[in-house]
Amino acid sequence: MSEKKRILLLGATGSIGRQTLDVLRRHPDTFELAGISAGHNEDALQEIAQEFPEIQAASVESTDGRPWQTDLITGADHVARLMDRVEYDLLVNAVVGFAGLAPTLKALESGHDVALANKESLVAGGPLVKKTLAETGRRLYPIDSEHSAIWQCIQGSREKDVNRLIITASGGSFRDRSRESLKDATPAEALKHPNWAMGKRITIDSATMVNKGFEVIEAHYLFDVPFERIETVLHPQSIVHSMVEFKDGAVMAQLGSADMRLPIQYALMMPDRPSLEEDNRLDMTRTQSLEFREMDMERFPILKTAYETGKAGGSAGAVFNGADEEAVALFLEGKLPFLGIEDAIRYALQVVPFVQDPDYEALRDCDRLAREAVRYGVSHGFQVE
Ligand SMILES: NC(=O)C1=CN([C@@H]2O[C@H](COP(=O)(O)OP(=O)(O)OC[C@H]3O[C@@H](n4cnc5c(N)ncnc54)[C@H](OP(=O)(O)O)[C@@H]3O)[C@@H](O)[C@H]2O)C=CC1
Ligand SMILES: CC(=O)[C@@H](O)[C@H](O)COP(=O)(O)O
Ligand SMILES: [Mn+2]
Repeated sequence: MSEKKRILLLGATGSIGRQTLDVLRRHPDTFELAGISAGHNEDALQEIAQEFPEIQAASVESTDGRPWQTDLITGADHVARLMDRVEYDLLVNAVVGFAGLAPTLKALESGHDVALANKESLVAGGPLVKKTLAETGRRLYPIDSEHSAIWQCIQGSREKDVNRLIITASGGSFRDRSRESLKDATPAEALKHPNWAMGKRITIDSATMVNKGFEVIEAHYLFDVPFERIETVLHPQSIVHSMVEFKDGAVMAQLGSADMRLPIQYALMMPDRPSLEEDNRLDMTRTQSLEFREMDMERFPILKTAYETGKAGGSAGAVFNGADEEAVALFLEGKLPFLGIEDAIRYALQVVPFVQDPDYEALRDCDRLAREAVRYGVSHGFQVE
């Protein structure tokens, strides 16, 4: 067995995937990149394969037939076959969307821990993932910055002493705009996140506040805290990545610059905290102010829907996510107005039948039905008869 920790990186060509590669480059004696996958970007995948010759296999949905020096797996179920082919110690799941749920479950079921960026695994499949964790005894290491912050804040403390989780929200691209002005918001405007450079889907989700709703649900499953004790607060600077309030009133916060390499490295290496780049450190003497504002549920009503969805459990999260995933894609194609994303989610939650204790196949059906509902709603209107 190799002495290095073998990493299987799914979504290697994306924003989190590339930053994960950067972390691996810094620790060549600790990690070996065992396998990589992408959705469609074969060019970028091949570049990575050339840089990391130790890779056992790579996978992408379709190929243009070029020669590969590494085993290349293609086709609809390429990720599952890659996971069967590669020998690895830790899965880093940086796939975007519902497509990330199956690999999370498959890794846990085959006895692997997962460093999880794919928040949709817990939003769409929270109850099933939790059950799988209990059955397999495996672990999830959060990569999402807020959950990494909470995880760092609770080190050395007891679960029973935690009173509240306080998740910070930047407010996204439109935090200073009225709801009225959002009627004509364009994809180009929505894609300008004030603090973070991320993939398109999560950037739009930050602008609608769906991302914060997702993070509330994610926190519930990661830290086993009831929704009533998970709060969100607007923090425009994205310096405090989240907080934990303990029963005695002490509040622990994790601060840092907006750089995902820190939470990625922490998920892969904790409790070790080796150096990251010096020039990217937070300089508190240059930090003008740290503001915190109450979350306005009228301005961001979808956050309330996310709490209701999380409390409903069952298949509700899969519908919420599937509808959002479809609606964001339609918005980016110019086929749905920005505020239509909220309408689409609410509509799908009303029309897709609820399943109390879904297995993976039931969740996949709900995801499909939610997408179909959104497409139907776009052409026929989002009114429920
Ligand atoms: N970016 C960030 O800073 C943060 C991201 N996250 C979460 O991390 C995850 C990844 O986000 P991000 O890196 O921004 O997303 P990107 O869109 O930048 O990257 C997504 C990756 O997933 C691959 N992919 C897309 N669809 C599929 C599919 N159906 N099957 C297999 N692979 C697929 C893409 O391949 P290809 O390149 O070929 O399209 C790409 O490698 C998301 O769940 C997001 O919410 C969480 C916190 C912060
Ligand atoms: C980097 C990260 O974790 C994102 O989820 C980020 O938190 C998005 O920021 P907001 O959703 O707060 O705008
Ligand atoms: Mn986040």
